[in-house]
Parts: sequence; structure tokens; C-alpha cells
Amino acid sequence: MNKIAFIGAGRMASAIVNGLLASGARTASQIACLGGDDNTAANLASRTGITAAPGLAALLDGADTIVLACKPQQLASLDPRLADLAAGKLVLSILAGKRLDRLAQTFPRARNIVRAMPNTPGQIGAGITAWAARAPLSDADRAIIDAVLGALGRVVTVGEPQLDAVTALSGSGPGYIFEFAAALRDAGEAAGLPRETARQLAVETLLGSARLLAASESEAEALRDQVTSPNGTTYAGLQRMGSGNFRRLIKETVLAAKHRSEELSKD
Ligand SMILES: NC(=O)C1=CN([C@@H]2O[C@H](COP(=O)(O)OP(=O)(O)OC[C@H]3O[C@@H](n4cnc5c(N)ncnc54)[C@H](OP(=O)(O)O)[C@@H]3O)[C@@H](O)[C@H]2O)C=CC1
Ligand SMILES: O=C(O)[C@@H]1CCC=N1
Repeated sequence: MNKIAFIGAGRMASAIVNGLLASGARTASQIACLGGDDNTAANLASRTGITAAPGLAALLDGADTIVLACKPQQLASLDPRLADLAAGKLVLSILAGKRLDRLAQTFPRARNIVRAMPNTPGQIGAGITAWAARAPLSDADRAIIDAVLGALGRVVTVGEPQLDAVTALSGSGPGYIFEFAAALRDAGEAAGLPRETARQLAVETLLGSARLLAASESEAEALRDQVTSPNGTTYAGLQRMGSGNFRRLIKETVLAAKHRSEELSKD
């Protein structure tokens, strides 16, 4: 019962499958996957014990829920038989930029469609996913969505128009954070530290600061100010950040990603 079929078996599908198995929400025999031309489906199946289906019909036979986890650019070339094969099933898409109306063209007879945006910290259960549904979810379907997305970490609901901004902030966000972590590590090395020490200090500083922020009722600015002694070292560093217009750069970064998500909706 409640078998889940994954179309796409890459990084994000693997994270969800691992989470579902670890949480006990599904057993390996309740999950099947299908990839494209590479070996991702066979690899995921051999790593986890789930089934790599030989084709679309076998994948969807007996499945109640479809998780769409291929690349957004691959949506248009999916097998048109999906329209009938997915009839009556719940569809959960994690494709960036692909709107519920567009998904409904591929899955016109699905019993409902959910568009979600998870992120890669979901690989260790530390993700956050926002989602929106095409029609109000039944209690049973809500339980399925909670189980699948909850396997990655925290879950929030948003209006579908907000999902491009969500994609730009929390979907792409780990990419910005990892780039920042790499920059901090390189800067520590440039300041005279051994590379491995700089890496450890950068990682623990990011981790500790994020945990303190999450545990605190204060805004980030108040925690920043607690670090900043008048005319001290942090002040000197923040002055340099400000003169480089760090905040404007981050705003433009997120807006560029949001723009790309909107573009993907038009392909
Ligand atoms: N990576 C991220 O941080 C996030 C990604 N997303 C979204 O998740 C989706 C998947 O991303 P990610 O896991 O990183 O990508 P991957 O490249 O790791 O995985 C893509 C998967 O799609 C499969 N695929 C390709 N063509 C087809 C096809 N015609 N039918 C079925 N499967 C196919 C690939 O198979 P094969 O390689 O074997 O050909 C592969 O298993 C994307 O839509 C992305 O927008 C959402 C949130 C975060
Ligand atoms: O870069 C991308 O398009 C995907 C969506 C969000 C994170 N990665």
C-alpha cells in the first residue's frame, strides 16, 4: 500500500528515499524509481534495496504516489503515456520553476498535484521544504506529503506564487552558503592559517552561528552586534563588508535565482 514511484533517481530523489527508509515511513519494497540514460536508478536501487523499474508502466503499476525528481528541462520530454498512467495518483514535483498549471498538463488526471522546493541539507535530515498544492489536500494525501517531505527535515506551506522566491532563498541557498564557507576558508588561509585549520574554523563558525541564531529570539543583527566591540576587530571587518555592499550583493544573488526560476516556468 502507498507505494511511491520516483521519476528521477539523482541527488534529491536519493535524499528523499534515504529519509523515507530511515524514518520508517516506507520500506524498500514500497519504493521504486526510474532514471534516464545513465545508471542513477540502478545505483540508487543497489544502495538502498528499492526497485529500479524497467519502464514507466512497471514503475507506476501499483504506485499511489509519484515523486517527480528529474531536471526541470526534462519535463517536456517525459513519456506522454504519463497522462494516463498517472491517473488517480498523487503527484509531488520538486522541479525548480515548474508551476502547478504546467504540471497539470503532464498529469491531467492526477488526483492532486503538489509543487515543493526542498534543499540539499535534506540529505542529513536538516533540510527545509516549502510546498503548495493545486487543490486542497485530503487528510490522507496530507499525511503522504508530510511523510515524504518530512523525511528531509522541516516543512512549511506557502502560496504557489511564493515558490520562485523560496527556490531562490532556501532551494539555492545551500549553494551560496557553501560558497561563503569556501571563501571564509580561503580567507583564513590568506590570513596565515593552515588550510585544514582554516576549514575547521570556518565550518564550526558557520555551524555554531546558525545554531545560536536558531536557538535565539534575537534578530541576526542583534547577535552580530554582540560580536562587535566598538572600534574592534569585527567592526573593522564589517566596515569592509559594508563598503563592498555585501547586502546588495546577496539581494541581487537571490533575485537572480528567482528570475531564473521564473524563466524555467516559461520553457
Ligand atoms: N539539487 C538541489 O539542490 C535541488 C534540486 N531540486 C530539483 O530537483 C530535481 C532533481 O535535481 P537533482 O536531484 O539535483 O538532479 P540529478 O541530476 O542528480 O538527478 C536527475 C535525475 O533525473 C533522471 N532523468 C533524466 N531524464 C529522465 C527521464 N526522461 N525520465 C526519468 N528520469 C530522468 C536522471 O537520470 P540519469 O542521470 O540516470 O539519466 C537523474 O536520476 C530538479 O528538478 C531540481 O530543480 C530541488 C531542490 C534542490
Ligand atoms: O539550481 C537549481 O536549479 C536547483 C533548484 C534549487 C537548487 N538547485
